[in-house]
Amino acid sequence: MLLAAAAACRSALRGRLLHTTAAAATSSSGVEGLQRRYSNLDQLEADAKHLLTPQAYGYYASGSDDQWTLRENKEALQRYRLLPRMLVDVSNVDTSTTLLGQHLASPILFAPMAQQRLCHPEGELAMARAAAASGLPYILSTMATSSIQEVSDAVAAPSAAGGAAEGLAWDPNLWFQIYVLKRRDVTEMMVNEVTRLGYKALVVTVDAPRLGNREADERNRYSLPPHLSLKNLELITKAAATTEGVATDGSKFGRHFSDLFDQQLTWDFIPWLKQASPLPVLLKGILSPDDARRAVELGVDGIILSNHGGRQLNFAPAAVDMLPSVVAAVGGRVPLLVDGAITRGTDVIKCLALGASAVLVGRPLLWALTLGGQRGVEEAVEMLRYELELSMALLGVQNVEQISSDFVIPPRGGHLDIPTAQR
Ligand SMILES: Cc1cc2nc3c(=O)[nH]c(=O)nc-3n(C[C@H](O)[C@H](O)[C@H](O)COP(=O)(O)O)c2cc1C
Ligand SMILES: CCCCC(=O)C(=O)O
Repeated sequence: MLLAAAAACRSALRGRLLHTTAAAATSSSGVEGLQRRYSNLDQLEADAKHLLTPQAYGYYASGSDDQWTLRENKEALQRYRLLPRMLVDVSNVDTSTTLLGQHLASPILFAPMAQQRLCHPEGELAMARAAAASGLPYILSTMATSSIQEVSDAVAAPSAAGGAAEGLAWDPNLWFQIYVLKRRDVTEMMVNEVTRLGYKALVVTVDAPRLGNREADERNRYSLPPHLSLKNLELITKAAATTEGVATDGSKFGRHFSDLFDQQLTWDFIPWLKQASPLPVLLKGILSPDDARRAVELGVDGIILSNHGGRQLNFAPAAVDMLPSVVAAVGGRVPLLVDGAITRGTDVIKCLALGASAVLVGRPLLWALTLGGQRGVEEAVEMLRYELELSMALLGVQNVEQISSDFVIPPRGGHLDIPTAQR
């Protein structure tokens, strides 16, 4: 009885707030801003959770197994200290940077995340517009609920409905994340499509030959609601990879995707991809210095250190802890990006000080999209950018290039003891 009442109440609340969310996505005024309701990105999750179905929240929030790595991502960042320098003129602090020849308003990218329409009717379209309005790259997932073409159209020009909030520049910069499918021809079609449509980089995710064990999804029998579909699989080939049968009986979610992915994928994919497209290629999900070295030797243009938000191999280390040894292995030959639990301006600074060129932010953007649609995401990004700017001023640096290892103190006992063969 009580449970039924609580569920009814939750569903009424969801209905009401989703209405507000839809309004936030299309109107630039009259909606109470995220920035007025929240002080930082860590506060968004609790309220977003109430607006989402338990299935959707579980899918977004969870890590694999007992979620040690998920927790470690946050804790690792907190172990580093920042050492400020004083009496520096910080009247003008510039958070902008250049990555692969592209201008970024700050060293932040939108992490690729599947199924963004689960939390907002405009899903990837709203998220990509928010990135364009913020001058940051948006990385579209292969497993998106909007197609490559739809996202490209959404950012083509700021419209009255979908444009940037006042004062924001419009600078679309789309990247595409590749899950290499068993059907290599389908992957090739996606690569051709994004190249044709002017996407600016390819991100190959290499840490997911199969999906990790997300226990919440099993418990919740998570499946994509029937009104949504994985548009890139659907559009590009009706005959090949079908999204039918995703998790109807029990969850089977992980197993279904594992069946689609090419589990035989090895390093020879990189030269294949390099000749298939002129776009820069980054590998996402690298953690070991050896793998990083090998990737560079094969000609990749960048590396994203990541444990996939603690959703793949549990007990994988936090990416930030692997930065120093990967920096040593790569020796500045390609830019290194990093992700995992980044919610604060000081988190961004720590990663940059340890040798990253930029960071990716994941879940906080989903919470912002849930709470406030496109504008909500723009505001969340601005909260993070402003924190970064303020923390740079307090650190005593005027621009991103000045952030170096001189400003970071590693945890007592130093960095992880990496196996000798890898160093
Ligand atoms: C709901 C969800 C879906 C994701 N989908 C993808 C994906 O399709 N491709 C990918 O490479 N990474 C995916 N990731 C991993 C993110 O890109 C990122 O590595 C991770 O979330 C770490 O960032 P965070 O701690 O800020 O969430 C996903 C993460 C989440 C939470
Ligand atoms: C839905 C396909 C997998 C997306 C993903 O990478 C994740 O859930 O972590």
